[in-house]
Amino acid sequence: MENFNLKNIKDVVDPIGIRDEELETYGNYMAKVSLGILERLRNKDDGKLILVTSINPTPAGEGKTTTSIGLTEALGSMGKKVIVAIREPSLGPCFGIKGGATGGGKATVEPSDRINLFFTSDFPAVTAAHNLLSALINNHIHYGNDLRIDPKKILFPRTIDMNDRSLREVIVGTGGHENGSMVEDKYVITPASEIMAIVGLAEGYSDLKERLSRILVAYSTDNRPIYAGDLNAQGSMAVLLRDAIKPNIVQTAEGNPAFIHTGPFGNIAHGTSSILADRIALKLADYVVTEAGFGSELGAEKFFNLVSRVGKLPINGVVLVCTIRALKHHGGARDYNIEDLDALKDGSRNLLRHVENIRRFGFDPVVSLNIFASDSEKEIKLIGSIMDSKKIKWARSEVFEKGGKGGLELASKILENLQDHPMIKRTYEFTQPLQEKIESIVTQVYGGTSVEYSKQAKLAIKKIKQLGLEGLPICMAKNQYSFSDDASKLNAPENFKVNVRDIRIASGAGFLVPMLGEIMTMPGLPKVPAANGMDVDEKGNITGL
Ligand SMILES: Nc1ncnc2c1ncn2[C@@H]1O[C@H](COP(=O)(O)OP(=O)(O)O)[C@@H](O)[C@H]1O
Ligand SMILES: O=COP(=O)(O)O
Ligand SMILES: [Mg+2]
Repeated sequence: MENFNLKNIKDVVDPIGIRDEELETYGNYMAKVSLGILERLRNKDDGKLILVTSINPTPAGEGKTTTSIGLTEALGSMGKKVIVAIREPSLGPCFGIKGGATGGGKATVEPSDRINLFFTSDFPAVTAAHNLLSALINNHIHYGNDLRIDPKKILFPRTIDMNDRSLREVIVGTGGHENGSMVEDKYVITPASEIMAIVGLAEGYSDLKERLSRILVAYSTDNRPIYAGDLNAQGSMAVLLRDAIKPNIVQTAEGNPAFIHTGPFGNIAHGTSSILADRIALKLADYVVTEAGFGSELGAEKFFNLVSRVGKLPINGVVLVCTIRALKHHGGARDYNIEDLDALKDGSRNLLRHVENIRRFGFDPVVSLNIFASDSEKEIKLIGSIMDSKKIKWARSEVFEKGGKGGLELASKILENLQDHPMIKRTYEFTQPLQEKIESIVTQVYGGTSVEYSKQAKLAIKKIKQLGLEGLPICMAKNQYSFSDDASKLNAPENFKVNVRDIRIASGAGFLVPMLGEIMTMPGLPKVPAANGMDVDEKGNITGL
């Protein structure tokens, strides 16, 4: 449906200097930016990067995307040249618990219905490239298996962009030899696909193919590692990803430019938009607002230790989104709509732990108190006095209700607080021993006391060392509700151990994935999925998305 409140995308990108020949439009309101722009702008100075993170969220989410967009609107209204860079929504949460990922209220990116559904087909492309590799693995086994792949040691799962618990563990190849080998298999949700991470971290087409060829897909019957390159799969996969690697550009509700590209979750993957989107945005704007998924111990930890180092991205300021409802949740409140000063005070320990974390990385965060209609003035006053007493910089944010106007205080405070040349204190060096890197994150970022490794995890460590991959960075897979690996341990848990169940090797993406506790890579739908409330009318208008 044409949305007549929006500018034509060419009128959005013209002021930031994207040329017609660098823009591939998808209708009037969406476009992809060709990678050649980076070559043209290579000598331009970077703008400043503002990272948006949050406290541990409730299942509904606490407003990082909404705040990232609202802060962009506020900076834009102050005459700043600003771009927001966020991730593409996954159909899983869209039709599951959270709903779409295009912000909310008056702080949205548009056209939100198209962005939340198939957008410019990046998710379908990643899903297809991923499943093409699965098909090529099984086809190789079916026709002679020259590489002697052991069907029982295929590591590479299948993927689909949907929450479906019945696909977590499956049997494929039933029905006789003609249907391939009958083996146990599994599906991960597309945001957890290694291909998604590769597209998000790739620097261009040759790097994309190099990473794709490095994907560890299986072991042979004599235990040799088999990579996607051994199947010569990288070229055909790159064909499917030819357009998906180009960042998408749309607009915010108030007409500011918005890059939306790739969609790795923050709990089971690296959790931020693509390096290419951030790099292009940094060449085009004075300020780039980008979001890291879930709480600071997940998305922000990975941005500080993995993404910004691998992607050579600057970080100049940090916004920590906090809501009264989430803090009351951490303080044991059952109903967020009822004023509960005791629960709020107790739950504020979660906020203080996140502030400590950001300070340990070398930044003094500006807390954005994302105001909900259910918040009472007494609660706002209480949490404000707690932050004042701890000398925490904070601002009320009402961007959901008012758009950019509701974020002016936040924008001013983050501008005052930017660092030109910050001394970023990383949690570990890539060259440290693997277990030391994991233990550094657990003790310094999560507040845990120690790490236990299952038998499977110890075997994985041995394999990683044999393959010479110990020097890769760490991408923790952990629940988003708790600092610990136990989702029920809310607030600021202490004296807890973390259990590493397994360590997945993402040699294509270039990181190692310790699986902590019960985290799963294929979520399930809730009892009452958001899907139940969706519809489309006779004119094609969507409701409930
Ligand atoms: N201040 C607010 N009042 C009401 N709803 C809000 C507010 N801020 C965010 N939301 C809603 O909460 C949900 C999660 O917001 P989102 O920005 O996606 O959070 P996150 O990125 O941290 O997961 C969305 O449905 C959004 O519309
Ligand atoms: O990966 C999670 O992202 P959000 O925290 O924005 O839901
Ligand atoms: Mg978000």
